[in-house]
Amino acid sequence: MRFDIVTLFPALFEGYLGEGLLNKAIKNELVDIHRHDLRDFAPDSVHRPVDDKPFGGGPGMLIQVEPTVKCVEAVQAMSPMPARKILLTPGGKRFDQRMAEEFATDQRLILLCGRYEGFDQRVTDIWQPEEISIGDFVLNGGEVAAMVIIEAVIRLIPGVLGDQQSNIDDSFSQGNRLLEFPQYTRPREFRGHTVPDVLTGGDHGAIAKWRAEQSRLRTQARRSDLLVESENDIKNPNA
Ligand SMILES: COC(=O)COc1cccc(COC(=O)c2cn[nH]c2)c1
Repeated sequence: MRFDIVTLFPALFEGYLGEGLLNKAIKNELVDIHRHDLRDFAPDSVHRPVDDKPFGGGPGMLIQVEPTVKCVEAVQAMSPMPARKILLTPGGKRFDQRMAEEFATDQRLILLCGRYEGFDQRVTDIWQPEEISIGDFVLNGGEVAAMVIIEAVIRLIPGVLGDQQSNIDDSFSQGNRLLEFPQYTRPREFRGHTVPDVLTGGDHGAIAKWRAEQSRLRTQARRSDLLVESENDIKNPNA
C-alpha cells in the first residue's frame, strides 16, 4: 500500500517513519510512504510563501489554492495507482475503525495536511478530497491526524502485525462494537492485586464467558452509546 503525505512540515514525519511497526512494514515492503513539501510548489521559489490573508478579513492565514492544487496533481501523477484523496480537517467526517478497514483495502492514500486557518475553499472544490476528522478538537496541523490514520490503517494490512489474531480481538475491529475485556499477565499477584482465578483455571468456555461479560460491563460503563448501536444492529441486521 502506498501513502503520499502532502505537508508544509515533512520533517515532522521523520521520527514517526523510522520507528517500530511502520519501519518494519516499510522494510518488508508492505507499505511505501512518500512525503511531499507543499513549499516546493510555491510560485516564488526564493521565499516560497504558500499562504495569504483571507478575503473578507478575519484572523490568520490561508494556504493558497495554486501551490496546493499543483502539488496534489503532481503527486497524483507520480504513480498510475488510483488513490483515495483525503484532506484532514476538524470539519470532516469522523474517522473510525470501520473507515480504517475500508482504507486498508485501497492501493493508495493521498493525505493532505492543513496548517494555519486551513486551505482556500477552491482546493476542496477542484481536487474534491474526502474531508476526514479524527475528532472534535483543533490541532495546529493535519500531520498528527495523518499519522493517526496511517497507523490505524497499516496495522490492518496482512503481514504488518506479527499476530493477526491480536487485531481481530481489538475493540471496534471487524464490526465489533464492544470494548476489549481486561487483560492480565505474570505475576499472578502484585501488591495484593491478583489475576482473576477464571483466567488461570484452564476452562476455556468459562474464560470466554467471563471475557464477554467483562466487555459488556466495560462498554456499559464507558461507552453505553456503543451498546445502543450494537443492539440496533442485532434488531435490524440489514439497517
Ligand atoms: C478544509 O479543511 C481545511 O482547510 C483544514 O485546515 C486545517 C486547519 C487547521 C488544522 C488542521 C488540522 O486538522 C485538525 O486539526 C483535525 C483533523 N481532525 N481533527 C482535527 C486543518
